[in-house]
Amino acid sequence: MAAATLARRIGRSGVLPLCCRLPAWDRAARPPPGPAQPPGLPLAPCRSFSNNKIQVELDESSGVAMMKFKSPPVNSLSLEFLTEFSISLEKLENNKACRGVIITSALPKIFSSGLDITEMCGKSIEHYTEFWRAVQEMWLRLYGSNMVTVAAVNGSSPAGGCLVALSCDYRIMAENPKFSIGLNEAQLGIVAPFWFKDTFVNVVGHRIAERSLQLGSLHPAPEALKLGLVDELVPEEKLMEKAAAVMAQWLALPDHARQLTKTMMRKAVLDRLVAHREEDIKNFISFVSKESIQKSLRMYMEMLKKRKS
Ligand SMILES: CCC/C=C/C(=O)SCCNC(=O)CCNC(=O)[C@H](O)C(C)(C)COP(=O)([O-])OP(=O)([O-])OC[C@H]1O[C@@H](n2cnc3c(N)ncnc32)[C@H](O)[C@@H]1OP(=O)([O-])[O-]
Repeated sequence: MAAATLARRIGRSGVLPLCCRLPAWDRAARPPPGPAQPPGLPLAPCRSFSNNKIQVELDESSGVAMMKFKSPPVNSLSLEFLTEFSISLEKLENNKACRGVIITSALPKIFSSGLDITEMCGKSIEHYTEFWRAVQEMWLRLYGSNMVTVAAVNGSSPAGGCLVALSCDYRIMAENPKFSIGLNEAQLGIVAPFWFKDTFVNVVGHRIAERSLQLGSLHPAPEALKLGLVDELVPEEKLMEKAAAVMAQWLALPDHARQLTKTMMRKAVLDRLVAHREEDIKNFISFVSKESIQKSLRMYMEMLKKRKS
């Protein structure tokens, strides 16, 4: 489905960003997922839906959805990807059977390469507006989700990819030092917007965020753990098992208490973007339209291509 059509669908759905919606306090608090199903019983009901970029499987017996990014080569967050991502989150959020989602990548070595740089190069103002609104929408839905969100980071995760992980409730990363994570925007000559920064500060604290953002650092997995950017490292082959165990632990609590606590912790940051959404889009457009910024982005893309050859 074309990105513009998908974006219109979000618009038509009339669904307010989560932070403006009433929280799903009435979602039935169900008992924690039990042990694995004994052999011989019918398989747990499992619903799946997928689009061009993302595959989702919801196990209705445990209430846990598995969301896998599958947009080769690097799961870059294009307008189409972001729109599909928001729609997938909305579908899960509206499904009473879903209480938690594990987000991971179906591609080897890459969680997500962040915002698709080609969406920010040489495009019209209308395009920049639509793209940035989609970035905002994705973050508002994910950061403001009532579901338990666990990122199983199974590869590198720069910039917007790091934002996706930071927006979850818990981050588990594969313990491969070749995988790195961080908000490296400064290395591209661009600046992470205030709500990327706020999300980062809420996870690692002001000092670490300030240093890391100014230097545009990409932290190898062991360093990311030391900084608190991720919550734990596990061998790659144990990543999904660990994510499921963490999810079960979080789902053992009644939904309403956990959701109210999450809202209490995140509301101020979410409200800030909601209150300044249009201004933030204008800032993005005026920033990205600068010739110096366009030049930096083009040079960065060339560097990526040269490095490859
Ligand atoms: C205000 C704005 C805030 C901004 C936030 C952001 O997120 S800014 C984003 C900040 N993000 C970054 O700084 C991440 C930059 N990327 C990387 O560091 C590496 O690509 C990697 C580590 C993700 C994967 O390494 P690897 O050796 O496995 O793969 P590879 O390097 O060979 O790439 C394969 C192909 O993908 C292409 N492509 C890659 N990323 C992007 C992208 N974001 N977009 C578009 N295209 C991208 C790459 O050009 C190449 O294309 P080609 O030549 O085949 O036509």
